[in-house]
Amino acid sequence: RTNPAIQKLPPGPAKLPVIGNFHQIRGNLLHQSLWEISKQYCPFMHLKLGQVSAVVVSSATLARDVLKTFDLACCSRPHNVATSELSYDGSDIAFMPYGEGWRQLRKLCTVEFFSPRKFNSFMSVREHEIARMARHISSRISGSLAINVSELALCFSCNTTCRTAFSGDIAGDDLSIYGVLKEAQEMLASFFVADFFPLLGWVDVATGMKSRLRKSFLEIDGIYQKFIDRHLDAKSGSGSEENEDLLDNIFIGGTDTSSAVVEWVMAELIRLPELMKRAQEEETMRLHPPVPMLIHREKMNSVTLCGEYQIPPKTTIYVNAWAIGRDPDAWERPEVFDPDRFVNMVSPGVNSFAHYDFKLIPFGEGRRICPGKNMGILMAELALANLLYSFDWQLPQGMRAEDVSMEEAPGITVHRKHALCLMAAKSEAN
Ligand code: HEM
Repeated sequence: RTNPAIQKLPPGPAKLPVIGNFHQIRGNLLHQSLWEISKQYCPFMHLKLGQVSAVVVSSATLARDVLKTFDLACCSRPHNVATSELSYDGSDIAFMPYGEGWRQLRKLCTVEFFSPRKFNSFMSVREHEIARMARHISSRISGSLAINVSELALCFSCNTTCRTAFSGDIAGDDLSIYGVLKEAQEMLASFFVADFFPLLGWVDVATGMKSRLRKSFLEIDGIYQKFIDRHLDAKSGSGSEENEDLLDNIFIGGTDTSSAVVEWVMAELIRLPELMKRAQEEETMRLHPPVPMLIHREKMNSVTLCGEYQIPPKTTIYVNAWAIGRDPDAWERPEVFDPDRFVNMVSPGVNSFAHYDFKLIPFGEGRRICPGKNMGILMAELALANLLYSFDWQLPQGMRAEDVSMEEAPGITVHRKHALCLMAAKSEAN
């Protein structure tokens, strides 16, 4: 400690030598575990995870500090084993550290890929995928078969993203892509010893985690290669310089986030059928933000947060959006799924999240805010509107609302642990 004033860190649980606070992390759902610890200590706490110094933010006021007031100082990304392997050593937009390279890439994506003009030009893709989804449901209805809503939602958003991004229907005819995607998601949220104890990297080799990660990379890389080859073939065939798709590595970000929203909305609604017709995805994103801890950030410069704590550079920042959505200081009866709480607050729409003053941040905020926000919301809304308007949904025979498990599966995007299977009938309203 050279200067005690500079070293003043937020409070946190007592740390053990070497492992720090690892013994307090329970289970494999980090957002839930950190929420439990922060309830005992403080919504702004310091943890030592092996050799990593981390702060955890679990309140809207502090999230505003990190994501808005001190956004520039807090908007880099930490280096870690899984993100490096799966993103060509942090060279994609989501995992690249802040700097000129990221700024250029983000600008390019915003103008070329995520602009409303580009987005609108893919309306026919979305309509095609909605029609495909409806046909699948109708075929299950005629055979009186249950529908795996989780899989259906994933197919819809995966196909829509692939066709938008790569002008190709690879996902549609090659179902293995969903498995590859799921594994990559799981890898991104998995525990690698080397991230916290750099000298013990051999443990990840011994446990097989390193080779599992390598396999995941090779599989996903194979898919990218297929997309690229197809893209180049199409371009050379047409002789056109103009590529009308969004070819790049938006694959993981764009595919299963929207589908996670759809499956959680359907699960909440099937337990409260009287709310089925008043679906509002804001409420679902409050209780089940698809990316519950946003993407971890890293501090670049020393700043004072919460008025008194000096956080040194290189500290990892976890913003627990999941905990903020359940914070009793921010929400009345936070555990209750009550879409009506949003009815009179703001008019729904793609920018409505800004009105909740950091209490509802499923897309993050600041420089690193999700650039696919509008696309994600529209895909989820489109899928839900069609599922709820065209069909009536019920639980399979013998199953009660209280039997619907709401357990979460680990991953950077949190899906349901158990797939949601429901019975559909043609809506009487149609
Ligand atoms: C409901 C749907 C979605 C949700 C909830 C969501 C959520 C998020 C979150 C929380 C972040 C991290 C923000 C931060 O660090 O503060 C993020 C980043 C990102 N998302 Fe999304 N997302 C969704 C859909 C999409 C779609 C459809 C795409 C692309 C097609 C996409 C592409 C990205 C990219 C490229 C980043 C990294 C941005 C950067 O680091 O500069 N997302 N998203």
